Amino acid sequence: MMQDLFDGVETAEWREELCPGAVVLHGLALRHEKAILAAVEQVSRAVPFRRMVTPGGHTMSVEMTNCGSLGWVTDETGYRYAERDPLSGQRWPPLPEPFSQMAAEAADLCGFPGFEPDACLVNRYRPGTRLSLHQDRNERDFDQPIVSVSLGISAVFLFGGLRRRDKPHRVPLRHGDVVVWGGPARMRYHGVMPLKPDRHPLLGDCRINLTLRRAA
Ligand SMILES: O=C(O)CCC(=O)C(=O)O
Ligand SMILES: [Fe+2]
Repeated sequence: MMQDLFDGVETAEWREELCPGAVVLHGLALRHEKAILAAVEQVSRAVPFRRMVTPGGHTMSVEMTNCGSLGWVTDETGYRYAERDPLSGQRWPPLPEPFSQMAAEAADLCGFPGFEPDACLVNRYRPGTRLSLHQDRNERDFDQPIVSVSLGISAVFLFGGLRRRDKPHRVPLRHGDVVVWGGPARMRYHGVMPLKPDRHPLLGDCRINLTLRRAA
C-alpha cells in the first residue's frame, strides 16, 4: 500500500490484489489525467458514442465508441472486432499515445511486460447504466491481459469467477483507477452494477471506461 493519509483521496495511489492475475491500481491514471481526458474528447468527437445491439436484439444501455486498429462491435450477427466503424465505413482513429502508455505501464506493474494494445473500447455510462456479467473472449490471444481505466463518476465493478454462477466481488472504482486482469484471471466474468446518480467535477454525470486490449 502506498496510500498517504495526508494526500487528498483523489490522488492516493494504492494497489489491491483481487485474485491471482487481477489487480486494481487505484489512482494510477491520475498521473496522466489531463492527456487521457483530452484524448477521450478527441476520439469521441471523431467517432460519436452510440448504443449497439446485442446478438439477442437487446440495445445496450452503455454507449460505446472505439479507437485503435480494431474496434469492438456488436449487432444482430454477433460480437466481433472490426477494422472499420460500421456506421461510417471509416477506420477508427489511432490509439492515442496516452492510452497505450497508460496501458503498458499498468500491465507492466502487474507482471505483464511488453503489453501493446491494438484496440480500445470506450464505454460511457450515465446513472442507471449497467453492464451485465460477461467474459472478454473476442480477442485472439488470451495470454494478453486486459487493462481497464475508470474515469468520472464512481461505479461498482463486479469481478466474478470462471463460471457465470460464481459470486462476484464488488469492487468500488473511482476516477483514475485502473484494473488489470490476465493470466489465470483472464477469463473471469465481470460487469458493472447500475451507476448511482453522481457528478464528477471534470466529467459531469458520466463515467467513461477505457478497455485496452490486444485483439489481433
Ligand atoms: O466499464 C467497466 O469497468 C468494464 C468494461 C468491460 O468489461 C468491457 O468493456 O468489456
Ligand atoms: Fe469486459
